[in-house]
Amino acid sequence: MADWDYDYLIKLLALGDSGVGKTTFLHRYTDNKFNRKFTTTVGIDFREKRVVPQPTTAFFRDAMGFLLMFDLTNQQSFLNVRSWMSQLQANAYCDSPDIVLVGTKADLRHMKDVHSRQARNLADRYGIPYFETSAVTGVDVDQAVTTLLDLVMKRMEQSTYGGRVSEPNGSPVASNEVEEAPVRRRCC
Ligand SMILES: Nc1nc2c(ncn2[C@@H]2O[C@H](COP(=O)(O)OP(=O)(O)OP(=O)(O)O)[C@@H](O)[C@H]2O)c(=O)[nH]1
Repeated sequence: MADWDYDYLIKLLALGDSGVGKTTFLHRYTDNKFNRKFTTTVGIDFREKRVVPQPTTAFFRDAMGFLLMFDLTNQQSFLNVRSWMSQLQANAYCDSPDIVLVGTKADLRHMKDVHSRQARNLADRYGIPYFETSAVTGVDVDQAVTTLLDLVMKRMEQSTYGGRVSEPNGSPVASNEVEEAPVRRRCC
């Protein structure tokens, strides 16, 4: 990525319960692949990292957009979205950060445990977009990320960032992985 020519480097943070499919989702987005083996290995790696106490507000501070994720086959992971949202709001770069709510594993229809309406209602209450995605089929993975990138870029273009992000105001929290999405824009 170092020799890429880009105008913006946008850092996104995927957060949500363990096992909702964050790594797999990001892998699908970046490489357009569903890679079960790679995902399992990384998942273990990240779980190991989490038991080591370390300040993690940097993840929130540096992220410019958030993919707030839950597993459509796991009601508890959906209920926990509220708590992830509180942590995010307490630690993000500003009071109303750019967020997209993402339901994962939409391919597992027979195991669906969260009603689409439930999730849409929650997203409406937060005033954020909602997507039901699958890393297996790829459905709406790109759309979810693109929507978030558009929100972040609009904010940047309105100079809300003023060239830098503000400092966080909360305490350290557990986080997941940060993904960097380079955005190429040619000058006119
Ligand atoms: N059927 C199906 N399985 C998925 C999908 N996304 C992820 N999985 C599976 O769900 C499991 C967990 O996925 P991960 O990407 O490791 O989840 P994670 O949120 O990164 O987990 P942690 O690293 O523990 O935080 C893996 O077995 C994946 O293969 C999906 O869209 N459909």
